[in-house]
Amino acid sequence: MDAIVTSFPRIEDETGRPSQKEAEDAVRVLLRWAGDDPEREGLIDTPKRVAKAYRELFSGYDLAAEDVLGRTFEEVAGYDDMVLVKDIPFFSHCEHHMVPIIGKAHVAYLPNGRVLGLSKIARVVEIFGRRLQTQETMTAQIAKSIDETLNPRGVAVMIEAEHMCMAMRGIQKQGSTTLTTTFTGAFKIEPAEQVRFMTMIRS
Ligand SMILES: Nc1nc2c(ncn2[C@@H]2O[C@H](COP(=O)(O)OP(=O)(O)OP(=O)(O)O)[C@@H](O)[C@H]2O)c(=O)[nH]1
Ligand SMILES: [Zn+2]
Repeated sequence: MDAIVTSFPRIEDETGRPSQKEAEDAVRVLLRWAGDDPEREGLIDTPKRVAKAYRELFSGYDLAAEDVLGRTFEEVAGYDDMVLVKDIPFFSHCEHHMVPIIGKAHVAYLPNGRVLGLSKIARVVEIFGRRLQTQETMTAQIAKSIDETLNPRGVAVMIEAEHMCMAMRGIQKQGSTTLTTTFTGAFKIEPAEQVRFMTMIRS
């Protein structure tokens, strides 16, 4: 899984970003591109709102999964069976059209002595979701980051999502769901572990 990039150079200061004004001007251009008038009353503050919303929707670029996953603990009375957090809702944006991907992630691992705080798994989904994505990349990034930081016996990730670029435009197929999976370690080499993961997701 070497080719999977899970982190970006972090922007420690604002030099790597366009200014607020540049971002707002770009939104004004897109408003004109859509056919509207950025100077009409209802749209006057829209560029400012969109710039602010982008910082929230794409806040995953400012965060590193390793920071979140760094805190693990081992006092779990020898528990070594599957830990599964399922139905983690997320919003992302496809990197092709920059429109929403809406879905759920299911993330499991087989502990190797240490466990993660459960909320950290959902935080990792947020970090990768709040970037421009393909579903395949996001699935692989979640698995890789947990695999590398926790060093468990295996990681399984499944994402189910609807892509608005397929629903609202282009082929216009509403309601289709795309499923992607990544398995590492025991989940990859033992089909029975994959079956158990699937069964627990669907139970
Ligand atoms: N594999 C993959 N494809 C995606 C994802 N999100 C969007 N796409 C697809 O990316 C493709 C981009 O195809 P292009 O032919 O370059 O772009 P397009 O002309 O806008 O394609 P249409 O959507 O078919 O109109 C489309 O087929 C999208 O459905 C994703 O997460 N994974
Ligand atoms: Zn798209």
